[in-house]
Amino acid sequence: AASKVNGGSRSGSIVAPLVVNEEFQNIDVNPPKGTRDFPPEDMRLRNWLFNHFKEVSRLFGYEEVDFPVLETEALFIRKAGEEIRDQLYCFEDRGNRRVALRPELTPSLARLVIQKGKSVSLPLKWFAVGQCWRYERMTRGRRREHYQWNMDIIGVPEVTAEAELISSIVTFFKRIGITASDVGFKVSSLKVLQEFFKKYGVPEDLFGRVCIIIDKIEKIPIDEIKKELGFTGISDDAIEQLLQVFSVKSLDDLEDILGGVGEAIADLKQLFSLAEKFGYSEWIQFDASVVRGLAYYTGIVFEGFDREGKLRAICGGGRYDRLLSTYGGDDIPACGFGFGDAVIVELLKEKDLLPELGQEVENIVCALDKDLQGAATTIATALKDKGQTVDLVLESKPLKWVFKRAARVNARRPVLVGKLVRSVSRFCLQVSNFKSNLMTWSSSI
Ligand SMILES: Nc1ccc(Br)nc1
Repeated sequence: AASKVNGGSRSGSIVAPLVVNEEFQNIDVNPPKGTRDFPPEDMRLRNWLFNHFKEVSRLFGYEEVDFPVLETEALFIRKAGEEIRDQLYCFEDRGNRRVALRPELTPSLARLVIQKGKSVSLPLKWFAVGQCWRYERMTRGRRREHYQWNMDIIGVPEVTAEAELISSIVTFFKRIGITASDVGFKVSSLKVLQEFFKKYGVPEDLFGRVCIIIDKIEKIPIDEIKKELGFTGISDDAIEQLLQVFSVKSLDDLEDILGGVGEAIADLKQLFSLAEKFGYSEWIQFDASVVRGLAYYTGIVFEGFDREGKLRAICGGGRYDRLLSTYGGDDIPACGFGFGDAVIVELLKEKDLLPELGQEVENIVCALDKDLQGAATTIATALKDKGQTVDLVLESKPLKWVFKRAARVNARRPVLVGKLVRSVSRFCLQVSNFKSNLMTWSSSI
């Protein structure tokens, strides 16, 4: 059956037999665990959200890009022990290739920039909205897919790039009614860690691992953090100092601990100054504990959070100046962010800001007699040719049915195609029951 179904095994490899639903049986009509369907009412909210993502991106002059959901596994394998790797949705395809459903978009974007090489001129300002995956044991009942909005700037080493990215997210929040009293951004820089490593002689190659551990600082007990840091070989004294660095709450305290203004503090001071110019100072605060849990960040990092502390991070991003060179590309500076489609919806629900998005159609066209279906079709086509939306009733239905459907599809105007000879009084009585005060009555043609 297998060879018949998939045309026999090519190139001699053993092809796993496809599961063929030979006889009809009750299949599970729910989507696979951790995934979602988008029926019309959910698709309207998703389109509303994604349209805001895309309109803000275009407002800032960014170009849309996209990549395959399926990538080679190697694109996401980094040695730093990130959660994103532990949850990689990876498998071996029929060509024995190791592939993965992308857990994020940044590596694909980096791959495309390298592929484009000198054929593109820097800086690049790209955005994408794409589905990302993780494989988590469903015991935690969490989702395995979400859609992420990404904006990235490739080729700008200055902090002006990060400042613009945060501005674009603030613009998005304002468009959907979220204010600085609902949401803020915790901002820090991983150059703090670099300067600390230099000061305490910690080997550079521990950078990614230490970031991943520090990212858990608010999620697991501090003793566990110390233990995991101890496993990296960092001395106890350095660990104590390190935890002090990640607990400071102001740039001045940081300056004291690091013994002066290095690159990290200079970058952060510039970002806060630019925030004034962009007009979003009230949205951001320094928080040394932000490391974002991805090993490729190298500079400023930021994370959007809900001030009531009820939800997980809303979005996050930062500078990743080394990522392209780790893939064999040139050492091109880059920064970007990812913004998921789930937490923001929870926040909108919390703030009672979900939009009312009913179905809308301008016309419902119906033939009152079977032999007028052709006339109704001609009228419907004429309306569509003029750019009007039309729900054409495709079979002969009683008027009562038509008005019920008109109400359900929220039609603004019923267009009823009938013969003039029909008694007007009965007709008007039925029409007057319809809520809309707008209607056109087309005589038969
Ligand atoms: N990276 C990632 C992918 C999918 C989901 Br749901 N969450 C995070």
